[in-house]
Order: sequence, then structure tokens, then C-alpha cells
Amino acid sequence: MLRLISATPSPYARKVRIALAEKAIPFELVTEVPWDSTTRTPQHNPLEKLPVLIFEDGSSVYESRYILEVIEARWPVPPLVPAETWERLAARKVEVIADGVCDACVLLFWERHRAPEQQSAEWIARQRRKVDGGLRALAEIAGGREWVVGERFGLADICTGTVLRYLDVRFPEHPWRSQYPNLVALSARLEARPSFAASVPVPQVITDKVV
Ligand SMILES: N[C@@H](CCC(=O)N[C@@H](CS(=O)(=O)O)C(=O)NCC(=O)O)C(=O)O
Repeated sequence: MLRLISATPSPYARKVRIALAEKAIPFELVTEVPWDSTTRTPQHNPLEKLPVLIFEDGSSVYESRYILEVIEARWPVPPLVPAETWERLAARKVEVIADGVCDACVLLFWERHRAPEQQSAEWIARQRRKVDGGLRALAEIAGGREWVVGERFGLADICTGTVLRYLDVRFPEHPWRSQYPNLVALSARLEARPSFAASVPVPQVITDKVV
């Protein structure tokens, strides 16, 4: 059985969970806290990050964008990436922006875990700018259309939907819902899909000291 090492809040892992569900690929979900000493993630990824997709033969792939590329190559139907080159590149650009917003949220999350006197206001402001700029770009790309890129559900919607719901977990005070009504409507449509409903992100308890 295919196994996916995941974490309850992870937007990167959620992209993979949604893609596998949309393609009706059965898998075992292995939920971990990658910062805890008990994690098995480093056994499958030298970069010690999840998600990690582990095949029946024990081989593993990691880095969510790469995992999604492998899934698309291995199980091409239904396609989640547009066939047309420039639409495909547009979807990949949305993934770059959405992942970048998630990366900034992760850095913000850990900076806020430091003792108050150790937190850098400049560093927090820098990450906040990346979140704001990325969301603005996603709102512009999405516009008022049904799907973020092209004429059907796909990678760009998975990436945009996962970053929006991730903000509720790591950056709940962010005012994106009042700033971008089009993203609110898109998020509601996407979260109604069974693949999204089965993978709603929730915070986790981190027991080890990380920073
Ligand atoms: N670029 C990576 C980022 C993955 C990532 O940052 N994963 C976090 C967990 S979560 O933030 O997604 O919940 C992790 O494993 N962090 C452990 C570490 O950084 O050592 C991807 O897209 O897969």
C-alpha cells in the first residue's frame, strides 16, 4: 500500500492528499509531527521534511511539487495539470506563489515561537510582506473565474485552496477574507469537494523544543 507521511496542519502534505484523492489512488496516511524526536520522516527524506510518499517497494519521493509531478506521471488520469504548455506553466506559477506564501507562514510561525525578546520585528515584517504580496498575486490571477487557471479543476486550485485554509491554522488574524471576496468564494467552492473535506488542516501539538 502506498503510504504518505503527513502532518495535520501541513498545506504541502494536503496538496498531495487532495491529488491522490482526486485520482482515487488508495494510500495509507501516516500522521507525524516532523519536529518531534519520534518522527520517522528523516528515515525517508534526508531533508527531514514531510510530505513523503513511500511506495510499496520502500522507495520514497519528497518535496510536494516533485511528489505531485511523480503522481501525475504515474497516474495521469484524471489530469490535474493542463496539457497546454502555457496553461501548465501558469499553474506551476500559482504553485510557486502559494508555496512561497506557505513558506513565509512557516518562518513566521517559528519566529513567533521564540522568546519575545528574541523575536525580530524586521524578520516578521518581511515574512508578512511575502504573505500579503503572494495573496494579492493569487487574487489577481484567480480573478472572478470558476477555476484559477484554465477551464477545469486542477493543480492551481489545489495550491490556492490549500494556502487559503492554511492561513486559518497558522495566521488566523490575516484579513484576506475581507480583502479578497473572490478568494473567499473560490475557497468555499474548493472546500466543498470531498478531497478537500477529507483533509481539512488542524493544528498539532509539538512536544519538542524546536527553536
Ligand atoms: N518545500 C517543502 C516544504 C515542506 C515542509 O516545510 N514541511 C514541514 C511540515 S509542515 O510545515 O508542512 O507542516 C516540515 O516537515 N518541517 C520539518 C523541518 O523543516 O525540519 C514541500 O513543499 O514539501
